Amino acid sequence: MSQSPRQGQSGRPDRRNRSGGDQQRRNAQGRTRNRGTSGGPRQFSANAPSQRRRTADPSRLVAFEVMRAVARDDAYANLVLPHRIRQHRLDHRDAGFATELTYGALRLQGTYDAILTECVDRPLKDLDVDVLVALRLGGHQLLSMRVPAHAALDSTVALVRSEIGAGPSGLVNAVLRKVSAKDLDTWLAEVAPGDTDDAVAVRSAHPRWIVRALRQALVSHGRPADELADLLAANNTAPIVNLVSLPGLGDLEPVLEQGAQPGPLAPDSALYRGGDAARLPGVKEGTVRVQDVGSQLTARALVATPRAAGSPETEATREGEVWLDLCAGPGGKAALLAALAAEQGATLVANEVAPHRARLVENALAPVPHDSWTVRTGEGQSIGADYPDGFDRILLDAPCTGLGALRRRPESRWRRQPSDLPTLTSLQRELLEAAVGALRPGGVLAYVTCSPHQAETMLQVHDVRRRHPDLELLDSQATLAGVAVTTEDGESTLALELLGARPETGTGTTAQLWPHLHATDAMFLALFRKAPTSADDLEDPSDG
Ligand SMILES: C[S@@+](CC[C@H](N)C(=O)[O-])C[C@H]1O[C@@H](n2cnc3c(N)ncnc32)[C@H](O)[C@@H]1O
Repeated sequence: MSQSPRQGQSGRPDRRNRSGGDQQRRNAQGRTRNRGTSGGPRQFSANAPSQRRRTADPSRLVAFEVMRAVARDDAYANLVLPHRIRQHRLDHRDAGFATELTYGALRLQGTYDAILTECVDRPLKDLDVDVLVALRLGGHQLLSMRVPAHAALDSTVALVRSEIGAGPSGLVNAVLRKVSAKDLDTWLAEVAPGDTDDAVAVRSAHPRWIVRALRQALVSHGRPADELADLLAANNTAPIVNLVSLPGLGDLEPVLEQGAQPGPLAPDSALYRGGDAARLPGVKEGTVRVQDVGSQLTARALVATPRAAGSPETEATREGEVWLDLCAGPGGKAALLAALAAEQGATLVANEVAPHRARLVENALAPVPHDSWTVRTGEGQSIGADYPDGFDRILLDAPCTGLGALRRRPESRWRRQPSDLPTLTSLQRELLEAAVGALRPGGVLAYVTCSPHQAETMLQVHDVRRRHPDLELLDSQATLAGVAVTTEDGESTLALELLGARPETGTGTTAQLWPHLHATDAMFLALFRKAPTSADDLEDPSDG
C-alpha cells in the first residue's frame, strides 16, 4: 500500500491537528463518538456537519473528477488526470497528492469496496456512482495515506456537499466514520481472512480471475507460484518513470543533470523520480521519450537478432532492410525502431488500425528523419496478403489484456473481464498468421505482449509453431539479455535464469519480464526466424 508524507487537508500541515485544540475541546465536551475502538483519541473535526467546509479542495476535486470520469464514462485515468491537473492549476505538491490519491484509490478499489460493503446498509451497486467514488476516495485517505482522519472525513464530506449535494453528505459522513474506526490490517483480517483466492483477491486488490491467471502465468514461465504475493504487491506500486533517448537523436546528459539516474537495464535509458517528466529537456521535442524499459528491450531485441543464420554479412548490417511494426499505436516502440532504422539504413512501416492512434504514431515518429518511416492505417490481418514476404523484421506487439501493465493503468484490472480473452487470443492468432505471411524468408519476427497470461503468450507460441514448422523459435532470453546493459565484468544486467524456463532440448526460448523481478512491465517476447528458401535470401537482404 502506498503511503503519503502529506498531512492536513490540502497538503499543508494541519494547524488544528498540530495544536490539538479540536481534540481537547472534544474531550472536554465528552464526545465519545470520536473515540476509536482502542479508546484512544480520534481526530475528527469538532464542527457539526452543517458548519463544515462546503468547498472541495482542488487536489481532491481533481481526484474525484478523474475517478468519476473513469466510473461513468470508461475514461482512462492516465489521460484525464494531467488535463484536470492543468485545468485546476495544481502546483507540483498538490498535483503529486492528486495523483497518489487517484491512482491509489483506483488500484485498491477492490479492497475498499470489500470494507465499504461492511459499512453501508445496501449493496454498493445500489449507491449513486458519485457517492461510491467519494467513499473510495475517503477510504483511501483513511486507510492507506497519512492523512489525519478528521481531514480525510471533513474534506470528503465537503467534496460531496459541493459536487453531489447536501443529501448524500450525511451518508458519506456516517460510512467513513465506520471505516475510520479500524485500521487497514484490522479490516483485512475481518473481510479477507485466510489465504483462499477470494481472500488474496481482496487483500491484494486484484479481481480473483487475475489472481489465478497471474499465478498460472508465473508457473508457465518457469517462476515459483509463491512469487505471486510479490507480483501482486508490485502491481500496486507506482512505477518509476522510465525514459529512453532515441538513438542518434536524443541526449540523456541534460536529463541526468536534472536528477534522472542512468537506467540499469536498457542502453540510452534513465529513471526519473522528480515528478512531471514532460518538463525534461528533449521530452517535448520527442527525442527523449517516456517508455517502459521492457518495451525498450523487446524492440532492441528484434533489431539485434541476425536474420538468416550463418551469414556474416546479414548479421553485420541492417542496410536496406524493411521493417514492419504491425500494431504500432500509440507509437512508443515504433519511435525507437524508426530511430534505429534511420541509424542503420533500414526503413520502418508502422501500421495501426485505429486512425486516431495512427496519428499518435505519426507524432511519435516526427523527430525521426522522414525518409526512414511511413505510417499505414489499416487492419493488420491483411498485411500478409498485401505484402507477401515483404519485410525483413516484424514486430507484432499484439493487442492483449494488458495484465502485465497493471501498475501504470490503475483502473484496467477492474475493467478487464475473462470474457475479453477469447476475442483477444483469436485476434492475436490472426495477426500472427498475417505477420508470418508478410515475413521474408530468413526474416525475424518478434511476438510481444504486455501480458504474461498463458493463453496470450506460451499457447500462442505453441500454436503458431504447430501451424508453421518453418518458423524457428530463437533463444529469446539470450537475445534479450544480450541487448541489456552490461556490468564492468561484461555480464548482462538481465540474468537469464530470471527470464523464463530453459528447454531440456533445443535452444528456443521465450522471455518473460516481471514487475517484481525487473521493475518493468510484464512484457513477453518470443523471437522467431522464418526458414530461408534459397541462397538469394542470404545474399541480398534488400531485394524486393
Ligand atoms: C499493445 S498496443 C501496441 C503498442 C505499441 N506497439 C507501442 O509500443 O506504443 C496494440 C495496438 O494494436 C492496435 N490494433 C488492434 N487491432 C489491430 C488490428 N487488427 N490491426 C492492427 N492494429 C491493431 C491497437 O489499436 C493498439 O494500438
